[in-house]
Amino acid sequence: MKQISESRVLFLGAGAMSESMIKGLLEARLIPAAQIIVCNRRNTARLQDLQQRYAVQVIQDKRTACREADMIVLAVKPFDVVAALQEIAPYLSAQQLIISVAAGISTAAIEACCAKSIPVIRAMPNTSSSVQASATALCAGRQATAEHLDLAQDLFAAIGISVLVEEEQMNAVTGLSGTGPAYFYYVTEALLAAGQACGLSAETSRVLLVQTLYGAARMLQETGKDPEELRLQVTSPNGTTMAGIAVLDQGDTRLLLKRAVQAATSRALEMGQQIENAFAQLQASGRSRNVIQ
Ligand SMILES: NC(=O)C1=CN([C@@H]2O[C@H](COP(=O)(O)OP(=O)(O)OC[C@H]3O[C@@H](n4cnc5c(N)ncnc54)[C@H](O)[C@@H]3O)[C@@H](O)[C@H]2O)C=CC1
Ligand SMILES: O=C(O)[C@@H]1CCC=N1
Repeated sequence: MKQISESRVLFLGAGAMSESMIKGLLEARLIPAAQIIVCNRRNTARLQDLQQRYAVQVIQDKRTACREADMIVLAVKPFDVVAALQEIAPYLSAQQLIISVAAGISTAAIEACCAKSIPVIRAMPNTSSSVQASATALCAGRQATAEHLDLAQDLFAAIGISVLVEEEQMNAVTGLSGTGPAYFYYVTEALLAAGQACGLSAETSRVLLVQTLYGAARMLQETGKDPEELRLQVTSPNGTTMAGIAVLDQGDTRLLLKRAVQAATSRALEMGQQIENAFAQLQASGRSRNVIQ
């Protein structure tokens, strides 16, 4: 396969995740805009908007788009994966690489939908790709080689950090770091309201909170210390932090967060199973020739 900087990358699906990745890749200058192709289901206004803002190529004809691509980033909603893959399957070849970011969908399911032997990498980035700060986990399908994994890692390294995991762990990654930005935004929304309830303006609360979040992340990253140790450094005996954390403990916030990640992980598993069942029914009705193993 070509080096990543020479590859032509097709984004199938022009939604939030594709835009986050495209913006991050262009800002990282990993791939020139002319080598990025974007395809959508039917929203041409959205494609024009992406073309104007990022100077990427937009090609609505799937046959042409696929033939042009070395790598295909599958970024449609999980429930659109089967239809999207069946549409492009005739134009795919084993020389291409599919990188799927779809939550819950196994590499085996993608391979089966493609109806041919094709390398597949399953990835779970997050929307912080947009500012080159994604936390991405990757695993390889049966046809993907070490070279394919290296290519995918090169791609995701440009827009954040990436780690390799076993495929069995991908749903948990989805519940933790794929969904993760939303947990921090949720907490930030609540703290913003809290700052205002305590008499600060919305603007002052936002400036202070964003920097506090950024600073805490940098402390975790740069000191390598346990979060507990860093929390204890903030906590003076009988001081303000103790008073605040006591309220969080009374509400069993840790248990709620654990349940949130478990619910998101279970939902990823459930979506994957629903899609595999739907595909199996299609196959049984003779509308598909493949079997999910
Ligand atoms: N939004 C997020 O934070 C993350 C999303 N993901 C995954 O990324 C995928 C996309 O998610 P979003 O971008 O949030 O969804 P979205 O709904 O914003 O975008 C999906 C796009 O796919 C297009 N589409 C649907 N069927 C198509 C087809 N047959 N051919 C071409 N395009 C088609 C839709 O028109 C839409 O523009 C999902 O599978 C999701 O699980 C993964 C990590 C994080
Ligand atoms: O909410 C979702 O299903 C997607 C997958 C990970 C983050 N957002």
